Amino acid sequence: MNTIEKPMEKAEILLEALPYIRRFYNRTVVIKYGGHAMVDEELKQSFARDVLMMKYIGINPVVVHGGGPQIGTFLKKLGKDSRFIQGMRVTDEETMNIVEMVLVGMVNKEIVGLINREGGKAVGLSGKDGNLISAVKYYLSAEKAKDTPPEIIDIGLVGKVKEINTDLINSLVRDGFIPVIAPTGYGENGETFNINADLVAGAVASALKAEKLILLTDVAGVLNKQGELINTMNNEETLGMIEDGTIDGGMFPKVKCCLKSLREGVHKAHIVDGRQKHAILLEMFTDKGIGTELVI
Ligand SMILES: Nc1ncnc2c1ncn2[C@@H]1O[C@H](COP(=O)(O)OP(=O)(O)O)[C@@H](O)[C@H]1O
Ligand SMILES: CC(=O)N[C@@H](CCC(=O)OP(=O)(O)O)C(=O)O
Repeated sequence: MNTIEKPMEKAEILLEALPYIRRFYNRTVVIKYGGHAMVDEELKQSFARDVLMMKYIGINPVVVHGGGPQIGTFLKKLGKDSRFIQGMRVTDEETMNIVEMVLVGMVNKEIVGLINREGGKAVGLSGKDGNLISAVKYYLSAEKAKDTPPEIIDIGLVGKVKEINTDLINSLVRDGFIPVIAPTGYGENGETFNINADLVAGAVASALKAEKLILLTDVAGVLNKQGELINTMNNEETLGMIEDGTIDGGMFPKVKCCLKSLREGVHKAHIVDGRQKHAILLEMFTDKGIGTELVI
């Protein structure tokens, strides 16, 4: 090891971050923390530190979390299978109770605890708290034969976001808190809806006119046909990859909600490997980044 170079390298790394720190100062960054990146203790701690680091340098992080695998494990213990259609969990009333218990009672409180143990002031919220997320029932549609109307599929108590109460988030942020949001919503007839966490993160980012939306997932980012990581992609390129089937499965709702939030005023969206320690810092504060950046 060269003893002169090492401290210089450290200084250069810090300096590389400076333009980004300046650009993002006092801006909002919405981070979706997915269920797959939550299984490893070290990863959880590195996530909490990244969020806190952002807060301390003057960025306003807002966390939206998933918990699909955790819900699946709990359902299994109770002898219930998970069933997904087009990436959405089929949610009957009994499943909804378990979804709420796992997301709001367990996963949310765990993330709040992790951030607070690192010295932050995280506040956990479900979509019902302070009327944060109003939702309406989400019906899926499936194309049938040509020239016939698409089939409408009822998947139970699954919702899509109608409105986000940004006043509540903004007042928490103003007072130095880090909002940690569980993806459930309330309906106008008192129902509780299960909402895909990517969709909630996209809606929160749009409503807050966030600087960035960062989706942490369990792959390196968006991959091309050859399986190579794409660093940056624009609207047309993304739509082309959906059209030719390169993007499908769980990546499809992710890129769709990224494009929607970009159209609605979010500056940049990122899909990043949540299995990589300090993924958020590496994506935000280095020139190269580590995942896929989407722009329009
Ligand atoms: N072009 C693509 N690039 C990367 N992943 C893709 C692509 N097309 C489909 N996928 C799938 O999308 C998955 C990510 O979505 P998902 O499993 O729902 O993530 P999460 O649980 O983190 O929300 C990947 O594991 C991969 O199987
Ligand atoms: C409707 C629907 O599918 N809701 C999701 C909510 C959690 C989620 O989205 O978690 P991940 O981001 O970890 O997958 C579910 O029940 O699994």
